[in-house]
Amino acid sequence: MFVVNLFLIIFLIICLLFLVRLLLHRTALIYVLRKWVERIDDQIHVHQQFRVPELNESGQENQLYRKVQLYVNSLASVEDSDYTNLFSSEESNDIVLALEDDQIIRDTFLGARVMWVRIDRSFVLKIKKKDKRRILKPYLQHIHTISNDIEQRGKILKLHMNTNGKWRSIQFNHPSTFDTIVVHLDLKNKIKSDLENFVNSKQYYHKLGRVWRRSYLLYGPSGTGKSSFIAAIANFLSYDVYNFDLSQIEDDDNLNLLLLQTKCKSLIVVEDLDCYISEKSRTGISSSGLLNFMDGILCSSCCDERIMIFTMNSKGGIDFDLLRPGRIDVHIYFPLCDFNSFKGLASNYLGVKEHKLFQQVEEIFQGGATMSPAEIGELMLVNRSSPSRALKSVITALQANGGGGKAAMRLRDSAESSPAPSSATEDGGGAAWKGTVPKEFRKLYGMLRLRSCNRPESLDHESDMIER
Ligand SMILES: Nc1ncnc2c1ncn2[C@@H]1O[C@H](COP(=O)(O)OP(=O)(O)OP(=O)(O)O)[C@@H](O)[C@H]1O
Ligand SMILES: [Mg+2]
Repeated sequence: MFVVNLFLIIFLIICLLFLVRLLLHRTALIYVLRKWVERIDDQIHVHQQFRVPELNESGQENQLYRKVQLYVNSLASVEDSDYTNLFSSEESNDIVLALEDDQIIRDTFLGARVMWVRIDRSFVLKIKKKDKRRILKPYLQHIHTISNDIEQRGKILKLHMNTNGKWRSIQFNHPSTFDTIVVHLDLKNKIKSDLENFVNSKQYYHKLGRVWRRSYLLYGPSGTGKSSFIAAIANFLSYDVYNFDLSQIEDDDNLNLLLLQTKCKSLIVVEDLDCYISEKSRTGISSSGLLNFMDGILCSSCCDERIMIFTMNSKGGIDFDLLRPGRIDVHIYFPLCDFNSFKGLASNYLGVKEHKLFQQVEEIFQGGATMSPAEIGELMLVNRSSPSRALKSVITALQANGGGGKAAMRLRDSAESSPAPSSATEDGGGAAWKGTVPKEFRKLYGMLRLRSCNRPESLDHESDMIER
C-alpha cells in the first residue's frame, strides 16, 4: 500500500513539474525569471565600461562606431528584445532593426556575457571585470570581422572618378559579370582563382614584406572587353572602383593624395595607359611618380588590400620597366573574335548554341576574318529578334570587310599613333566603315589578320594569363 502511495506521489510531482514547465514556457514567466537571474548576476559583479562615440575628437565619423552599430543591430537579441526600431535600409528594400536609446542588449562571447547600451550617440560596452582581460581584444576583433562580412554582403559598389583633383562618386551598377564576358573558360577560371588567392593571402604577403596588392595589365584591340572585364572583377569581389584619369591629375602630389584617399578592398584602375604615356601633352606626373604609383607604395600607408588594373591597346613601344615583373603581376591579352568566341557571343546575345549558319561563319573565320566582340555583339543586339538575320548580318560584315573590322583599324591606328576612327554606328558597326577604308590600310590589316589567324586559339597565345 505504502509503495503504491509513493509511486502515486512521485507521479503527481512529475505531472506538476511538467505543468509548471509548460506554464513557464507558454507564458512570459520563464523570460521574466531568466531576466531576474541575469540582473542579479549583473548586480553582484563589477563591470568595466567602454564607450564608442559616433564622432571622434576632430568631429569625423568614428569607424568603430559604424562597425559596432552594424554588429549590435545584427544580434539575434535585438530581434528578441521587448521593443526595437524598424527602418527601411537606405541602400536596399530590406527592413533593418536598430537599437533604441538606453535599451540593453546582451551578447555572449567565449562563454562571457557582455552588454551593449546606446546612450547619446554612443555605444557603451559593459564587460565583467573578471572577463575583460580574456575577451576584450578577441571580442573587438570578432565585431570587426562580422561587421565587415555584413558590409560586404549588402555592399552597394561605388565608382569613384577624379575631377579637379578630387574624387567624385556614383553608384556602380555595371551589370558585367564573368558569365557575360566571352573569354576562354580556362583563362576565366585561372583569373578567378588568382583573384581569390590574392584576397586570402594577407598573411603571406606580409610575411614576405610585400605590399598586399596585385596588378593586372589588360591589353588588346578596342572593343574586346577590357573595361567590361574590370567591371566583372569589381562585381566578383564586391570592390569599389577608383578610375584614375591621369590627364586630370596635375602633379605627383595630387596623384599621391588621390591614391591615399582610396579605400582598401578597391580596384585602382588606369585605362588606356599607353595613350597617356604616348601623349605629348602629358600632365605634370613625373616618370618616377608614375612608377611609384604603379608600385602602390603609398597604398601600404593606409590599408593595403588593393588590386591595380591597367589597360592598353598595345604593349608596343612601352618601356619594359613600366611593365616589369613585380610592377605588373599578370598580363592578360584580349584578342579579336575567333569562331569560339563568336559562338559564345551567339549564345549570350541570341540564346543560340547551334545554327545551320554556324558552318559558314566558321569557314569565314578560318579564312582569317575577324572583328571585335563589341562589333559582333552590336550586330547581334540590334538583330536579336531574328537569330538568322543576326548571323547573316555578321557574315555580311565579316565578308564585306574582307576579314577586317573597326577593331583592326584601331589596332593599326594605335600602332601608328594616329587618331582613332569614329566609333561603331547604332545599326551595328561592322559594315558602317566599310567603304571608308583606304587600300593601304586593308593591306596592312591583311598582315595583322594573317598574324592573328596563325594563332591556334585566340586566348592561348601570349594572350593567356602570363604571370611575371
Ligand atoms: N569578350 C567579350 N564578351 C562579351 N561582350 C564583349 C566582349 N568584348 C566586348 N564586349 C562588348 O563590347 C562592348 C565594348 O566592350 P569594352 O568597352 O569592354 O571594350 P574595351 O576592350 O574596353 O574597348 P576599348 O579599348 O575601346 O576601351 C561592351 O558592351 C561589351 O559588352
Ligand atoms: Mg575600355
